[in-house]
Amino acid sequence: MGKLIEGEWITAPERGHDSQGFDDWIRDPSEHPEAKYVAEPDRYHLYISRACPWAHRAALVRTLKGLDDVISVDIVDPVRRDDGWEFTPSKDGCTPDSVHGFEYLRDVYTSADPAYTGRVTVPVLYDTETETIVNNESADIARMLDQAFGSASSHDIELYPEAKQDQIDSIIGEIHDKINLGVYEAGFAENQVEYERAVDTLFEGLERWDDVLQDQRFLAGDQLTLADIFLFPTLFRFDLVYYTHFKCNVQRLVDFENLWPYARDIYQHPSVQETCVAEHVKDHYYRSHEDINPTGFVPVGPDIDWPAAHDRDRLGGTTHASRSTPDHV
Ligand SMILES: N[C@@H](CCC(=O)N[C@@H](CS)C(=O)NCC(=O)O)C(=O)O
Repeated sequence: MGKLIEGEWITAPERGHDSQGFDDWIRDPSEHPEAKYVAEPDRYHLYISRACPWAHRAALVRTLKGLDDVISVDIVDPVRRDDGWEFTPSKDGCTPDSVHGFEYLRDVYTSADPAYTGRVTVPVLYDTETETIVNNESADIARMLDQAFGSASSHDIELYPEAKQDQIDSIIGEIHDKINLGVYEAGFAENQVEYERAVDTLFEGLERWDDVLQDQRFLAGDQLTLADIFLFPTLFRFDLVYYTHFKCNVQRLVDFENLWPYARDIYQHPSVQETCVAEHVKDHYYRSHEDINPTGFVPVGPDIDWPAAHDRDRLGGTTHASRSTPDHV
């Protein structure tokens, strides 16, 4: 693993989540025509990893909003070694850096800021017009893609509706600390006490939301929102890697009464499925963290029945309202 210090690449120990380097914001041109970054087609580009749960959020919002033809995307090699995220277009499901032709993601960071200091993380939202990184924080990118690109979006779906923003933010805060970060805190714990504390907190969080989902279809009520988009990437990876690799093995996702059908409900949305690449997830975790899995062997299983019927429609609500795929409304 590594990081940039004033533009120089140095190796550094692994961490689960890091501070933000770029924090600009893209605005809706009808509300802020004067803004430095306004939403428009063929201008912005996303760099993601299919393995990374934070990048998964950005990929989910992009496709759920129908922005696939508006914001282009490149996908890095799932395995991250000493040189950091790399572009290896010869690998299944990976792409070149189609904007610059760089070999490493760190080159995108230093092209945006030659003196950049910090980790080289995905997702990255890049502006091809000013040739810089707008933002590299998934929570910001997800909100921006939902809010600023309304007129460019081909799907009629709002994931962060104004009336529910406080509720959504508070759910996101809760699931971030206990669940999204919780799995990493268990996986990278430095002693037994720390590990057990992280696992307790994680399962407390999962059980709480499992209870809530007994009576309602989604975390914030009867509509899919950013809160669900922030939880789903962790659930998708749970039985694949967190249960084993990060030792979060109190219970599998498939053993939860409500969380499991809830996760399938979201997965079965056609836009969601295309963002879920189990091979990249397993390859990344089992082959990038040599301290946790020194052999680098990637487990064969598990075989997870994502297409199984979920029966969540009985609770009402909708996964989405989409103009372009009305069959799935
Ligand atoms: N600020 C970030 C953190 C994202 C993050 O930690 N991504 C990981 C992959 S899952 C990464 O790129 N790590 C590279 C590193 O830490 O060197 C976010 O967007 O939420």
